[in-house]
Amino acid sequence: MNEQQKPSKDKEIAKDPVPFPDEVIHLEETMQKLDTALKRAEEDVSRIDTEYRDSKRYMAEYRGEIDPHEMFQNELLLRQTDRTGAFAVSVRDRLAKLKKSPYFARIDFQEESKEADRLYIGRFTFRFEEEMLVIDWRAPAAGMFYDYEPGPAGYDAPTGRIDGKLIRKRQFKIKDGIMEYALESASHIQDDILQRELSHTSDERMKSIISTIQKEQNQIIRSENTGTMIIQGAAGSGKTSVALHRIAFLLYRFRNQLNSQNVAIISPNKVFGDYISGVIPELGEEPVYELSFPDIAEIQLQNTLRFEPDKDPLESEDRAWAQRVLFKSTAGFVRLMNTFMETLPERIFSPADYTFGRFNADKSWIQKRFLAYKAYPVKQRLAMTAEDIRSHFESGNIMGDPLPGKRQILKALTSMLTVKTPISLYQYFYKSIGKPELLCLPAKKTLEWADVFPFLYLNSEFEGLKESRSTKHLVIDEMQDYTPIQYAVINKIFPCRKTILGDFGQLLNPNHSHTLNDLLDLYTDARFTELKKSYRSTYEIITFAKRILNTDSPEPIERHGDAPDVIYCGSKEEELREISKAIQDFYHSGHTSMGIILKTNRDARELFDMLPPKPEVHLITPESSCFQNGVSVISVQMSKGLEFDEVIIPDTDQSRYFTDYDRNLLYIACTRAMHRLTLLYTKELSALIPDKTA
Ligand SMILES: Nc1ncnc2c1ncn2[C@@H]1O[C@H](COP(=O)(O)OP(=O)(O)OP(=O)(O)O)[C@@H](O)[C@H]1O
Repeated sequence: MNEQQKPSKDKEIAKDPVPFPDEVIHLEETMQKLDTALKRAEEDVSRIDTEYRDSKRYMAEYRGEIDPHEMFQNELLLRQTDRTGAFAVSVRDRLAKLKKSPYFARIDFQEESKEADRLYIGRFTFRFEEEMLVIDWRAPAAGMFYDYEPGPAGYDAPTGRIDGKLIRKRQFKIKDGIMEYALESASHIQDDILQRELSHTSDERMKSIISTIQKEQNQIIRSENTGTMIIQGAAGSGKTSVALHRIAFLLYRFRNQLNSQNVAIISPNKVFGDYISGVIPELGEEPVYELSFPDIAEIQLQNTLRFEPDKDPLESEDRAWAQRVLFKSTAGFVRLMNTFMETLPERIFSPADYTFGRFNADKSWIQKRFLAYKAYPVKQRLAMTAEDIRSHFESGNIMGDPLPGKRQILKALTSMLTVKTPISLYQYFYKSIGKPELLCLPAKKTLEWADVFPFLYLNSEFEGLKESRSTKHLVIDEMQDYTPIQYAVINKIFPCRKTILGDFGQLLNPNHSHTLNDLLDLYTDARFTELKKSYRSTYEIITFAKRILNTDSPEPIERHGDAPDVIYCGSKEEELREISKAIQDFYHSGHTSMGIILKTNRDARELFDMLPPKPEVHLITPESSCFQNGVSVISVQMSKGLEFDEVIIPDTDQSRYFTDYDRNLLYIACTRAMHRLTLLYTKELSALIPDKTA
């Protein structure tokens, strides 16, 4: 970063980085206490470890001689020691992390008619010999740091609302136990610190933002009583960060009801999953379960059917396929399926009398029983009806005659179904709506990706779906990528609270036509919020990207950098030379990541194959599983959610980018850049790209 880009406050900070001698002393004292606490914690860990090993050795040596009761007691004890050990390790690890940076803020809060409290806020609580030295950023009182400037303030404590006055607000940057700077907060200071944080180079993993969470973000993170939340946020507005911090907050706030195993995140691909995987552990919580829509499909289909991976709509010329996908992507399609499913059980079950020896259940009685179980899927209703028939026969069996088994009855009832299998039912659905051509099975027992969730939805009424009982909170990122029918299935599998986030400005599938309103219609009770300020990119990059999308949003942050470069290359060879030169320059730039973003996965592979092989240059494909620093050659689709210090977008010609969807693609690609953006073209620049001079 050149000097011009640095926030002006930097120079001021450099002159007198820590103008408060009392804070230097306080930090020294805290560090000493942390040292002592860490030493004690290490001793605890090694003592428990020794106890555990000794007990294990004793049990192994005397296995034959110890009586079973004592053995059982020993095993219980061992398990208990194991748990205590794990706890001691987590305490030690937290203290070790705190030693690097014990806190990032101090607030002095005076409750009405009481003395002012001095609260230091950090990543975790640190209590030393009954003295509270650092409070967790998620503690109720810590919320005031994000929500208020000095003046009247308050917070909701477990005991009720506490009001008072915020007398002082200081912010610190402590690295490896050393205070780099300290600032007394006036309203503009927070922005300066935020700018310093945002000016940094990128990292392989997304990082926590606890020291600079903004007020509007904090309100989302800390909202406790909302059921489902939907967050529409502009590119770089911190949606993903906010969602992850919200999970950490909920795990802290509802510690007794919610643990990390109760939270799941649906992310678009494994690279993104890897990129965000560090945030929650960095905040001191166990990692949460990450899965994708294909993972969910596999769990639900359980090898009974296969499915083809989704095709890249930008690479396929298959119009009929595109029509099928489009049809199944609308909210109207869910309504169509709902109407079909309302009458489905009666339509496909045509009962006949069931007779076994002198026992008989007549068809109207069977029908009545079947209808009584309305809340259940057809197959389960049949099983329950079979049980009823069996009980009905048993009650009239005073002579003790042999009776049919439940399975035998169920077999007979199943033969009364006019449609026997889920796949034939799915075919029947398309026939019944008069559009059999909209179902295409690419191979035996194989679905197209666009059919997987409609099939599951229908099957929820026939065989039922496997509901996730352990998930109590589900996060869905990149909400705009999923169709209403996918949400309809998710609601059945995960009937829990949700945080759903994304940006409908980043819709990139030309065969999808659903809107934000369709999503809101599916969650009428949800709280909806918008994040409009963009934090990732410089003012110049965001202003440029907004002109591509023709929109007022996002609002850029006042962090300045170079204007984006739009470079004409006379030929493909020259473009390649330009890219190779940019890669060379990147190595000396001090930046850590560069994204070369192409329109499709195929384009990304082709360019990668043309570049001279270098260990620091990676190709990211839909099959990749991790994100690394260095140079990534990547498609727009795979770059979603990621960020790079520098971005190069080759091939920005009119022949490549000309539709409204291309507009979104360019917008997504541009907004991946934090500090520098370059667009290359070889013939005629895409008309979607603003004239640099305008
Ligand atoms: N309050 C903040 N303090 C510091 N950095 C922030 C803050 N909010 C967001 N950021 C940074 O801005 C960048 C974008 O954040 P994030 O990826 O969460 O945004 P997003 O809205 O999910 O983006 P997109 O939809 O474009 O992928 C990240 O580097 C994040 O650390």
